[in-house]
Amino acid sequence: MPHRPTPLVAGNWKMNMLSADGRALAAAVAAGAGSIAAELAVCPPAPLLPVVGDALTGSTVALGAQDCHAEASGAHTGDVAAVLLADLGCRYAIVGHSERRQDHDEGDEQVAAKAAAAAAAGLVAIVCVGETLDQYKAGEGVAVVERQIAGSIPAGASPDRLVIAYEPVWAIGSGLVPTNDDIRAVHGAIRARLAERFGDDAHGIRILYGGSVKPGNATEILAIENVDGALVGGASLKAADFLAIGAAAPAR
Ligand SMILES: O=C[C@H](O)COP(=O)(O)O
Repeated sequence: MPHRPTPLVAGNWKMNMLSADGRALAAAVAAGAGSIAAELAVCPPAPLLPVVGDALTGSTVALGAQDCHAEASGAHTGDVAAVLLADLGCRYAIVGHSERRQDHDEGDEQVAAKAAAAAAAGLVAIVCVGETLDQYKAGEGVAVVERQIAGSIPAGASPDRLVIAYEPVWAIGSGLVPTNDDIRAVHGAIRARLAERFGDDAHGIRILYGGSVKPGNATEILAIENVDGALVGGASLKAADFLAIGAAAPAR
């Protein structure tokens, strides 16, 4: 039986929260994290990283960013370098979220470059993949995800600087969730592709599920084979819901 990694439950706050709310939410998550076996992380909007990092001080909850630039520095107005995220105390950077792929036209090559920049800065990249509803209906989900995995993981990637998040685009914020069999099939395919690339080390790479994870469905989803945690959007904006999802992750 391969060693299973400690589950990671990461909250992606997306473009929500002002500073006072963010501080309060982070403090509430920090206060409740002690009894939870899974690793927890919160990913606020970039300007809130210092405030949230401050509220997390002394807790086990990790800080993460929602994106980073592929370059370490330079003339990139409005973008944020991975080295700055590390400097602000981040452990994680989400890259290739479907909202970035859609809103900013990011492709696999750019996502891979961002993941490489994150790793070079000492961060762990949470690389997001997932099919659209049309692709799902056409039965192309696994193939799409396999293509994204092949293109979005940088050459020479280190498995300990990598987390994968499978988020079907149609399940994000919709209340719709794939069947357990669907999730098992996609996560299994991701693990197999990772094993081709990383050998036995692939078993240590956490593969998160994301898309309408709530306290009510978390136990079932987090028990599926090759699901090593969750990337949570809407439900991460309420401390009690986020902590309940964290508590639903099996202890390993
Ligand atoms: O990054 C998080 C995902 O997009 C999931 O969002 P959601 O939990 O609101 O469906």
